[in-house]
Amino acid sequence: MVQPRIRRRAFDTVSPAPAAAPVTPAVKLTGFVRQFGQNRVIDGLDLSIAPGEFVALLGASGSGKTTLLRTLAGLDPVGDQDVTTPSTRAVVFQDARLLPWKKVWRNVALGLKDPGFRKGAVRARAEAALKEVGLGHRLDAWPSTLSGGEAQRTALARALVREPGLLLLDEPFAALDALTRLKMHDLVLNLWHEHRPAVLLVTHDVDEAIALADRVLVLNKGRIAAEEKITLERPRAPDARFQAIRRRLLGHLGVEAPASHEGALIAFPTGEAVQ
Ligand SMILES: Nc1ncnc2c1ncn2[C@@H]1O[C@H](COP(=O)(O)OP(=O)(O)OP(=O)(O)O)[C@@H](O)[C@H]1O
Repeated sequence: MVQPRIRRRAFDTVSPAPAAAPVTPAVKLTGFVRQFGQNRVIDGLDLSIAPGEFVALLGASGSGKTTLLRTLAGLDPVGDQDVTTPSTRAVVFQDARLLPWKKVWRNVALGLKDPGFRKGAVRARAEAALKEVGLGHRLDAWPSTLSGGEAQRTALARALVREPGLLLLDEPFAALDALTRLKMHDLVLNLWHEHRPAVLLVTHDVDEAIALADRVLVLNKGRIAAEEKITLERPRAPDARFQAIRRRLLGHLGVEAPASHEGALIAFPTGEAVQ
């Protein structure tokens, strides 16, 4: 019997290491355009966000941050352009947007997609989400009795109860006082660790972006003009490495660092010093 001849190509003799499986992005836009009349706000933007990645978006006022966020939330038409996002998305805006005539738990229940749940099950899920944001004791409160921070916590619970693959945060802490904002940062990071959605946080606050995100993007003229990967371990102290990233991002935004930061002599742990 004639044995079949096995022909080997030269490169078959050395097996290549198996390539790591490519991660399918949670969010993908390629050459995305959004135009209002003659105003081309988003102009050929490329964006990819990995599942579970926390991305912050900075940009001057009017640079198109909210327009981009609304696109990813599915709130704006995209025509025949390809916009890849997870099927379940949730948005938290600067104002909590609670319905004043519904109790807190019912506001949270609005986030649930499936209206077919029995009332008891809906309340139980709303309660679990409210407990996660530290409001397990305010289920039956009216929104008008909540503080600003509590209202935003409720809005976060309403978003989380959906178990979103993508959480979109449009300056959610901007209206809060500094101390409440810091507490909200901790809360958001804890919730992100627990649920691991991809996050896109729109903010004007460079420090907030560096404190929270895996990657900070700068939007300018309708495109991603710069990006910084933040590999600092969390929780992030405003140390020399933080300040260096801050200076670079402010530079990308065309802003000079304020004197209080710029003037300080910052020592690296190695003893190296930067002005
Ligand atoms: N529905 C709309 N119709 C017409 N123009 C719009 C509409 N929405 C946004 N724009 C315009 O698009 C541009 C970008 O607006 P957008 O709100 O996305 O900016 P932004 O970066 O979020 O600004 P800010 O930081 O001030 O919130 C602005 O010039 C705005 O006037």
